[in-house]
Amino acid sequence: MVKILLAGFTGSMGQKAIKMIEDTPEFDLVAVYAPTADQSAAEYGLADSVAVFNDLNQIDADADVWIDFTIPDSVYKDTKFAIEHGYHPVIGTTGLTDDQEAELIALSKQKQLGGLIAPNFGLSAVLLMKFAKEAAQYFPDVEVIEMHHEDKKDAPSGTALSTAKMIDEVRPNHEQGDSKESMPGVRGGDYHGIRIHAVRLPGYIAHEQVLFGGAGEALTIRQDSFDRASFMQGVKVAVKNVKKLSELVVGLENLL
Ligand SMILES: NC(=O)C1=CN([C@@H]2O[C@H](COP(=O)(O)OP(=O)(O)OC[C@H]3O[C@@H](n4cnc5c(N)ncnc54)[C@H](O)[C@@H]3O)[C@@H](O)[C@H]2O)C=CC1
Ligand SMILES: O=C(O)C1=N[C@H](C(=O)O)C[C@H](O)C1
Repeated sequence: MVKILLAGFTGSMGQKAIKMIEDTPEFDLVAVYAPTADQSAAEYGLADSVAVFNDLNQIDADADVWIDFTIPDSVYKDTKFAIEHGYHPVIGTTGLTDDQEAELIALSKQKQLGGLIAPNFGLSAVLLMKFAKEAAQYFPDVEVIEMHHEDKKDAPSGTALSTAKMIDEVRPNHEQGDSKESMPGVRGGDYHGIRIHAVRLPGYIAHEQVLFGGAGEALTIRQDSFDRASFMQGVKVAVKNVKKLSELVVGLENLL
């Protein structure tokens, strides 16, 4: 049995995660956390045995794994708390800076605790990133367009940034177009010369396109997450296997 603490349980992803945990016989939800939580477990439709926390520093649950779907402003302190208290982190929340990520990895090594940060738990997105990295070796001219629901707090998405980082690892040094912007920002964000465009619209959930251009041809790789339930298979794999890791790693592909 894997005992789970879920941070961000009242949110869109938190609610899907509760269902996934309840539907998985070998998982046991022992505690939930959200700063706004002000009701009992039963009032949230949870078993009476589930401890409800609304203050990070009060958390003392007997859990093995900390699942985090909170907000970019809290993910660093949540993950640090999890590692310091011996909970294996499974982090879906986006927004960690490179420095924060490096610090958390160092802390996990020091504590010899396995954990996972996954910018995207969806198989289609994991494969998109893998294929984009492969294509970038042959098509160095590339731009990324990510499209999300209007409530998304961060831009670019963690997935788009991760895609750009993976492309940057293999893409030959390269200058790409030099249009002068007559409207600030119209060419999108710039990650080491890779342009990233973020769209926010009602009706969308999470989608990404990577566009490669070559002489007289183009390649477009696209993935669509139409339902947040699609992320849960990846979360399940992560929770089941995170203990096998010896430190905090980035990317679900490390466990597939
Ligand atoms: N890795 C992945 O596959 C996916 C990652 N995400 C990421 O997960 C995160 C959550 O997304 P949603 O559920 O859509 O957001 P949401 O806004 O629906 O839920 C956020 C949750 O965080 C809690 N929260 C608010 N302030 C907090 C604080 N200061 N400390 C701790 N918790 C706090 C809220 O009470 C709520 O429970 C986002 O960063 C999003 O980008 C979303 C989908 C898939
Ligand atoms: O906020 C979301 O919804 C999502 N966030 C993650 C990201 O920033 O990449 C994963 C997915 O795109 C959904």
